[in-house]
Amino acid sequence: MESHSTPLPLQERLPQNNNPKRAIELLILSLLLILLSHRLSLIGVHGAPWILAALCESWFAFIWALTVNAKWNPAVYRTFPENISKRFKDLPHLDVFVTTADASLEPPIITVDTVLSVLAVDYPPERLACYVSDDGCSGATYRALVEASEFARLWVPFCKRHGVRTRAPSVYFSAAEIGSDGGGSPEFLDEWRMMKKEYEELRQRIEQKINDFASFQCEEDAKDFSGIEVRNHPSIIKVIWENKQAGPDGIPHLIYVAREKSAKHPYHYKAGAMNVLTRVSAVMTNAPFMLNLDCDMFANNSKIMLHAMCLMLGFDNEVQSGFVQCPQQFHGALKDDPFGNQVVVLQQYIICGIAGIQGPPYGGTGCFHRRKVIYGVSPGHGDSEKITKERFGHSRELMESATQTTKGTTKKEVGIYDLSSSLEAAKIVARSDYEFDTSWGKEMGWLYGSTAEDINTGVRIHANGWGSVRCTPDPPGFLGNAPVGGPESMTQLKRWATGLFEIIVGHNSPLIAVVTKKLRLRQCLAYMVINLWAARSLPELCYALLLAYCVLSGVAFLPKGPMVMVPITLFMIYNAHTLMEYLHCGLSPRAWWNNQRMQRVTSATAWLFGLLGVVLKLLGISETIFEITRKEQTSISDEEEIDGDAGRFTFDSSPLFVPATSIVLVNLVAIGVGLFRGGGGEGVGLGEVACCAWVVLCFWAFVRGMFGKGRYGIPWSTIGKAGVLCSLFLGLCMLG
Ligand SMILES: O=c1ccn([C@@H]2O[C@H](COP(=O)(O)OP(=O)(O)O[C@H]3O[C@H](CO)[C@@H](O)[C@H](O)[C@H]3O)[C@@H](O)[C@H]2O)c(=O)[nH]1
Ligand SMILES: [Mn+2]
Repeated sequence: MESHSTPLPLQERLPQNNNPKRAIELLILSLLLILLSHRLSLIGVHGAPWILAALCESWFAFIWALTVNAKWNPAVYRTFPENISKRFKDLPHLDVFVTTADASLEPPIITVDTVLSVLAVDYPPERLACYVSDDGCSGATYRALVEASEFARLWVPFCKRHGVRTRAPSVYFSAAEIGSDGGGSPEFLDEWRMMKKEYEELRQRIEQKINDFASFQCEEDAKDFSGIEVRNHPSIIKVIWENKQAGPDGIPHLIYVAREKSAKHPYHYKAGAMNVLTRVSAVMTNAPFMLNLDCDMFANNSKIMLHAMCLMLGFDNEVQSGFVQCPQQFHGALKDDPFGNQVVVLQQYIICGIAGIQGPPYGGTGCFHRRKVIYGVSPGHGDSEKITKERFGHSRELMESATQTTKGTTKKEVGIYDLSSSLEAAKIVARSDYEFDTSWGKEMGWLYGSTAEDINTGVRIHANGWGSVRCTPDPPGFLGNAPVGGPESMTQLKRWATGLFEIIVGHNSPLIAVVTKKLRLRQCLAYMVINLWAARSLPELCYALLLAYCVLSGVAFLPKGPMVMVPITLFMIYNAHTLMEYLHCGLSPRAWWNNQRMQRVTSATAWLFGLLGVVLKLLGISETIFEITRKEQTSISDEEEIDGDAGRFTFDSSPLFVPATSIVLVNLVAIGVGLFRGGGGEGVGLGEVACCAWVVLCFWAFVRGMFGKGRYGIPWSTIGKAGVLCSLFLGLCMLG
C-alpha cells in the first residue's frame, strides 16, 4: 500500500520538560515521609490516635508515590493527517459503534446528533460503517435513526461542501455566528437557512415519535417493536442505510442493532453490547479498526478518524498502538467545573503521564481499537490457529471473518457489500445464548465482571503486551456530556469507583498480570492510582474523623514545636502546586477549588459506597450494577439558568449522602468545642481547630445543603441518620 520511499511522518512525539514539576512532587513526597517518621517516633507518647494518624499518612504517602510514578514522563503526540493520503492510497475500513441503552435517560435526538456527526466525518464513506446498539430496544430510537438517515443525505454533502467544523447539527446550529464555517456568501446563507429548517423539522418529528407512540405504531416497522419487553425480546437488526455507491459522495452504512435479551442469560451491560457489535460487524463489514462512542459523544473534529489512523499506521511497529484513545472532553460543561467531573487536570497530568509508560488506559468512549486486539491476539502473532468454536462460538461466518482479521486480509477490499445477505448470520451472533461456553467476555472482547468494562478491557490489552496512544488533536476529537447535579455525578463516580476496584480483586487484576503477563511494572503501579479510588475513601474518612476526635477529647493531632512547620509547609506547597496545575491548563482558581473540595466530597460519598459495593459483591450479598447516567440535551436547564444556581450541589434521599453529612456535623461540633475551650486543652491548639475548619470548608456544599430547599436541601431523613451517627461518635469521644 505504501507509495513513498522516504515515508512522510504521520506522527511525532513532542519533547516535554517537566523537571521542575518532578522536583516539587518529590519534595512533597519527602515532606510526607518526614511527617510520618516524626509520628512514628512519638507513637509511644501519643498512643492510639497517632498510630491511626500514622497509618493514614502512610497510605497518603503511598498514593502520592504512585501518583509521582504515573506523572513522571508524559507523552504527547502530534499527528499529520495531511500526510496520510499521500502515504496510503487506500485508507483502512473503520466500523463505528454507538451505544445507547435507555431512550428516556438518553433522548434519541442525542444519539441522532452523534450518528450524524460520524456519518459526516472526512473519511472515505465507502470505508466507514456506523452501528448503533440499542439496549433499550426502543422503537422511538429506531425511528429517529431512520429519520436521521434521510436527513443525512442533505447534511453530509452540506458539511463536506462547506468544510463545516462541528458536524453534530445541534451544536452547529446553536453556535452563535451564522456562517462562521462557510464564508457567508449569499448562496451559503440560503443553504444554511434551508439546512437549519430541515434540522428543526427533524427534531420535531423525533420528539413527536417519543411522545406519540400511537402514530408510530401504524408504520411498517411497528410490529417489531410493539409490545416489546426491554429485558426479554428477540434480536432486531436493521440495515437503515446501505451505501451502494463507490467514491466520495456516498453516505456510510447505518445499522441498527438491538441484541436479543432473555431472562436466562445475563446481558452484561455495555460490555455485552460491545461484544455483540463486534460480532455483528464482523459478519457484515469486518473492518480491521473499530471506534467506540457513547451515544452522547459526537465527533467534534471532522478529521478525527484521520488523526487516529496516523497513530494506528504511523509507528514502525504496530505493537505501540493496540488502541488509540481520545481523552473524554465535554461540551457545554458548567463554568469552573462545580461538580469536579470534567477531569481536565486528571487527563492532562495523570493520564498523559501514563501515556508515557505503556499507554493511556482505555476509557470507554472515543477509543479506536484494532479488531484483532479485541480478539485477544498478541502483538506480532497471527494466531489464526486459535480461531475455534470454543473461543468464538459456533458461527461459521464469524470464524471465517476472524481468520481474515488475524491474517490481515479484509473481506472485500472494494468496500461495496451486500449487507442484507449477512443479516441472518448477524442475528445469530446477536443471540443472548451465543456466548455460552465461549471466550467472549473472559479472554476476548470486552471483559465482564466490572462496571468499568473499559479499564478492565484495557488492562487485558496491555497485559497482552500491546501499547496504546493518546490522540489529542486541536480541536478535540470528540465531546460529550458531563453529568450535572449531586446525585447524578455521584452515581457516575460510584460506578467508576466500584468498577475500578472490582478489577483489582478480579481475575484480570493488574497485580496478577504484572507477574504472569506482559503488563509493565510501572504501568501496573500507574493503574493503581485510579483503580484504588474506592479504597482511598477509608483512610480519608478516618483522617477527617480522627481530627475531630482529637479536638473533642483534647489530644494533640499536629506535631508540636518547630516540627509543626512540616505539615504547614506540606499543606501550602501541595495546594500551590495543584493550583499551578489548574492555571497551566487554562483553568481558573475557582475551578481548582471546586475540584479540591469535590475530591473530598467524592471520597466520602461515591468512593466509599463504591468500596461497600465491592465488599458486598465479594461476600456474595449483592451484584454490582451499571446505572446509566442521565444525559441532558443542554447541560443547563432553563429553570436553573434563571435562578443562576446551575452549579449548586443537589441532593436526594440516597444513603450516599449520609457519611459526608456526618463528617460535617462532627467537625462543626469539634470547631464549637475547640473555640469554646479557646483552643486550650492539653495538647490541642488552634491549629487543630483550623484543620477542622478546613474539612468543613471542603464540605461547604453540605453545610449549605442543611439549610437548602427542595433538591438543594439535604432531606431530613439523611440529616437525622447523620445526627445519630454523629451522636454515637461524640459518645465515643467521651469514653476515650
Ligand atoms: O446496559 C447498558 C448500559 C450502558 N450502555 C451504554 O454505555 C455507555 C456509557 O454509559 P453512561 O451511563 O453514559 O456512563 P458514563 O459514566 O458516562 O460512561 C463512561 O464510563 C463507562 C464505564 O463505567 C464506559 O462504558 C463509558 O464508555 C464511559 O464513557 C452509554 O452509551 C450507554 O448507552 C449500554 O449500551 N448498555
Ligand atoms: Mn457518558
